[in-house]
Amino acid sequence: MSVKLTYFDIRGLGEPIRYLLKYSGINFEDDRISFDDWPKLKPSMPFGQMPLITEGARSCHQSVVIGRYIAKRAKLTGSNDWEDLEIDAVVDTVNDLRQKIGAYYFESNPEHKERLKATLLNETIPFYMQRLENIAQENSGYLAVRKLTWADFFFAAIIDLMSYFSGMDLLKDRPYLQTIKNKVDNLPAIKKWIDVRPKTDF
Ligand SMILES: N[C@@H](CCC(=O)N[C@@H](CS)C(=O)NCC(=O)O)C(=O)O
Repeated sequence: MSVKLTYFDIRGLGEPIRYLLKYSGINFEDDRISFDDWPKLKPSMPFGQMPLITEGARSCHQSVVIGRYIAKRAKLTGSNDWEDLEIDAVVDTVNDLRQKIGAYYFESNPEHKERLKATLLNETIPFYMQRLENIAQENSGYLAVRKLTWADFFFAAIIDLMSYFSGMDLLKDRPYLQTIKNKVDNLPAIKKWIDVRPKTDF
């Protein structure tokens, strides 16, 4: 069955799904929409946003659930419901931080943005990143259940966007998280993808 991932021509929320599709060996069309074409397409999206996955005649939105769906096929989920809960909790936590960083990056009021920046850099980022680093250490170099799961893929694919939006290298002095990023990015299918994927800022 044909598979298509529709998203902007950026890594962003599409990249964790692209990583998982590549790792799974699922052939897919990497359908990239330009920002100029987006206003025309937006009304046709289920909730006016992307990414969207299309399989044959069916489509579905929401990046995290799409990632989980592909991860199940790639056997990158847990061995039981509790393990899945732990994996999902890490993914949602990384995504919470991504949203907080995004709220800062997209803030248009300069004074409010300065205030958000101070909280983000001095409190929010250290709070989340140190806890994630501890989790990676406790899980022997993985983000959950002491083995490679889609939480590691999600993290490795989205951390660049979080660093770019925050203006900080979020992996600096976080060796366990850096190791996860390296481990995922050096898997043969992912390494190959990184070599050929369109070069974008985030
Ligand atoms: N919760 C959704 C959020 C999707 C989302 O925020 N998409 C953004 C791009 S990253 C978008 O489509 N923005 C264009 C718009 O809202 O018009 C998901 O994870 O898929």
